[in-house]
Amino acid sequence: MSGEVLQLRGVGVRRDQSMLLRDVTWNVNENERWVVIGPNGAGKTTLLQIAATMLFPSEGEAAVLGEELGRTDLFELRPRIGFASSALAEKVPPDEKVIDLVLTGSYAIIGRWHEEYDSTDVTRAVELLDALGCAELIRRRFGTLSEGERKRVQIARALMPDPELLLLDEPAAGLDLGGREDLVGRLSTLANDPMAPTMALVTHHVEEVPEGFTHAMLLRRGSVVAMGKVDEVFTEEHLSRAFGLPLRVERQYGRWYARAAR
Ligand SMILES: Nc1ncnc2c1ncn2[C@@H]1O[C@H](COP(=O)(O)OP(=O)(O)OP(=O)(O)O)[C@@H](O)[C@H]1O
Repeated sequence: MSGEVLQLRGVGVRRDQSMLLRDVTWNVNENERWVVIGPNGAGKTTLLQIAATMLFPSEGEAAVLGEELGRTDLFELRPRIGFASSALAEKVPPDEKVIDLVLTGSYAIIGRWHEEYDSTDVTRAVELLDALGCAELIRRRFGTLSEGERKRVQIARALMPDPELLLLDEPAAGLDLGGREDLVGRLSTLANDPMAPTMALVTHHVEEVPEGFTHAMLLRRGSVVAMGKVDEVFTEEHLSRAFGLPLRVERQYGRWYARAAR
């Protein structure tokens, strides 16, 4: 695989008369931790869906883990990718047990079918839930969990197949301050773990970018505003352009903060 985890070349996505993404060229290499950031409707989820092989580009070419989309068996490729998103969470039946939801992450499927899991799988699922601070939820039903608990269980599930690529779409959305800080801290631990997979995380807020993330892409109206090392991308000029208003941006203790300039 030569270290290239994602390769998008001139990717565009067209729906009806509009372009959701236009001419996106993006290379993600092994062990990089990317954040994709931009305002509502910028195309972030659309981009992540391509990386998750859930959506094919209308223009350009995309390769995920060295496999060209459209020329590969997705059922073999998908278990190599961990993906957590609210759209995926909406597909989970409310009575699905937390342990089953994490276990079925091994096959990138929702709902137990006839697959067999051994005690090693169960141990791994428990360890992942524990690492995300929610081992006590193992016997609960997904529909009874709080938003913060759901987010953490989904990340445990996404990690279950020991993926080569971990994709997180707005993991901190809907969390209260404590929940956000807890999750951002856990994601930071993961980002700083050399054994952790290559990661791409989508968010609207620079405050939600965990310490340890190395690269960033700024999107606005389907186009890339800036892309590269996080320190070079998170400038006031780039972020103001991406969000369409003048911003003041600061960095403290490895985290970023933005507010409107007055
Ligand atoms: N099937 C579709 N047909 C037409 N437009 C669509 C379709 N799906 C998404 N869009 C539009 O594409 C744009 C990009 O959507 P996307 O969800 O990728 O943006 P986003 O940056 O993730 O937004 P948000 O931050 O609000 O979640 C939005 O304007 C959305 O309304």
